[in-house]
Amino acid sequence: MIEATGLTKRYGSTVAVDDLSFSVEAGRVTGFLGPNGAGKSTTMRMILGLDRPTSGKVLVDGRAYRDLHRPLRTVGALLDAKWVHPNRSARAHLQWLAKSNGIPDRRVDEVLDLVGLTQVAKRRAGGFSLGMSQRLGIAGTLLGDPKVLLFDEPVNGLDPEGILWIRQFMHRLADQGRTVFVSSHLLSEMAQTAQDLIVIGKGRLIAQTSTAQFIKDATEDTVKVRSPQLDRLRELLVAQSARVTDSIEDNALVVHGVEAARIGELAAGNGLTLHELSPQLGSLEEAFMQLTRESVEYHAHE
Ligand SMILES: Nc1ncnc2c1ncn2[C@@H]1O[C@H](COP(=O)(O)OP(=O)(O)OP(=O)(O)O)[C@@H](O)[C@H]1O
Repeated sequence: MIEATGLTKRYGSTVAVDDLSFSVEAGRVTGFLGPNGAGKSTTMRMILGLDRPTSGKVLVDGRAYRDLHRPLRTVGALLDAKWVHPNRSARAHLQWLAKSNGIPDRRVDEVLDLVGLTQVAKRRAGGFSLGMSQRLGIAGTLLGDPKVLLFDEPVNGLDPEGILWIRQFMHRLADQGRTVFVSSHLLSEMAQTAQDLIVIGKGRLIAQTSTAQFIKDATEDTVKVRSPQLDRLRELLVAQSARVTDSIEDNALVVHGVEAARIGELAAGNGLTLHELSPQLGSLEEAFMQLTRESVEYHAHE
């Protein structure tokens, strides 16, 4: 578990993180979202003791990072996958990390196996593809078998297969009861990966909730209807006080504020044919844009 209380970081007159309180639960994948400059990296650095809070605190499993005796055994973090000595082999890189935390050598082979790098363990890490580098980085985070894991933009630049592998791996780590905290810009990916979200803007907390609830709260559910008798259907819906807008598709309408079942009954009751009746769920993108609109540092000129 990670717990931040009143966490604040100022750089001169810039308030990067502003009185932030949240908790990241064990056994779940929690996404960390916010527009550019929102303070995500600064928060992650404070969790890892790389930056000191101006005020407030953040605890990992009840203790500040700097009070952890062998930090890799409590928290594993991947901030930059290319952070390896290019001429070292994957195994040598992990052996060096393990040694610095008093972790036995045999664990190196275990984690190489966990991330599927056993075959290439002797190859120079500098020659690895981005996907392999991410796997090596993740192997490093697992060396101390930590209960808490932090990943900063782990799927950036990966191909679909690499993204899928990381998503499934994170779910597996959470299923083992670990705390998994992931920042990402890829919202559609986060919607599939994170069960919970912590969303910040301008250093402040915007939302801490489940992903499903976040989308539900910020977006409106609508229903798409296609029918060869669209005008008649539109009249009936408007008579029921529904708000109806045109769909970008031909012969289709978007209905706001009426459930799909009610629309189906209305059509059947009036002898109208429907070719489609599909509830449209809001997306994490829409919800994110809606809730962070006020806290984007720089808007593009429209
Ligand atoms: N070392 C520093 N010195 C001065 N200002 C800083 C420093 N680090 C971060 N900031 C500022 O603090 C704010 C938060 O930055 P941070 O990098 O934490 O945001 P972020 O959410 O990680 O952004 P991004 O998504 O772009 O990586 C920004 O306004 C940034 O310019």
